[in-house]
Amino acid sequence: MLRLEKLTKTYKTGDKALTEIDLEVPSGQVLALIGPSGAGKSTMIRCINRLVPPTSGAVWLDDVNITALGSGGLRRARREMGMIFQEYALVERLTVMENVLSGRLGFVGFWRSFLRRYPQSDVDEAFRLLDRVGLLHMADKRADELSGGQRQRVGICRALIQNPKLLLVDEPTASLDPKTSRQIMRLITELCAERGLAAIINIHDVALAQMFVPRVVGLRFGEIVYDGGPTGLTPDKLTEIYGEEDWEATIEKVEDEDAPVEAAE
Ligand SMILES: Nc1ncnc2c1ncn2[C@@H]1O[C@H](COP(=O)(O)OP(=O)(O)OP(=O)(O)O)[C@@H](O)[C@H]1O
Repeated sequence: MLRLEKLTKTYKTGDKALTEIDLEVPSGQVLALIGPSGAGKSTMIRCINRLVPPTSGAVWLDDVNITALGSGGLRRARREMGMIFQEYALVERLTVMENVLSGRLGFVGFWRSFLRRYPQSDVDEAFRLLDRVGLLHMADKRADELSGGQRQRVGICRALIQNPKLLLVDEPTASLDPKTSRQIMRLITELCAERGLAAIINIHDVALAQMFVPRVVGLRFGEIVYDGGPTGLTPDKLTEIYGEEDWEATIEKVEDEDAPVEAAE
């Protein structure tokens, strides 16, 4: 469904963020992208929907070469790719409902979007999504009244109301506490399973990735150095991805901390 072919990005500064990345993601598959700071994870996610223009190579979404599209084609292609951000990117002074509906802006005409008048079917779907993520009772609250976890749920609804084929998720839990992080990862992976949605989740926390996704891709210096299941991430592999660190201890520590909280949920 998604195919990256020799995807390369060199920034104007000369920083080589991605080097000839080849990757295929079948429809419905959720994968986590891990790697140390500066490995190229955010760049890869942003090159897929061309928020960052790739230097060379191609991104195919089904039979559409995203890298070759003009502005109209790109606008249409971006509807197929929902994005979820670390900092939620909500409009603070708008309500939860308005923020969710803003995910439909790429679909409604100019005047409707200018006046923020959405078709009833969009409003109904927004209510359904808010109900699904447990925020129905907050539909009329302003975004700036929400907790971090609630904001991210709104960000998830805003991406899903596009009805995308693919979710691009950039550090969804980086601003959240451990328990909320697990809830958000669970929600994202459950929603993907319910909707047959593929997702690429850039995530710092290896233990969290291992808990929730069937495939992990490890990046280092802009190249893929691991592509496999979560159990294949041995301390040796993690050291290869991240450099020298005692990964065994890190992972055990996280799992121990998790056990009682998980049971209490
Ligand atoms: N706008 C930019 N201009 C120049 N260089 C950039 C830019 N954005 C990223 N880079 C460089 O590209 C490389 C990859 O950065 P990127 O942010 O994709 O990595 P990352 O794996 O997402 O890191 P982190 O986990 O810290 O967010 C780094 O060397 C970074 O300094």
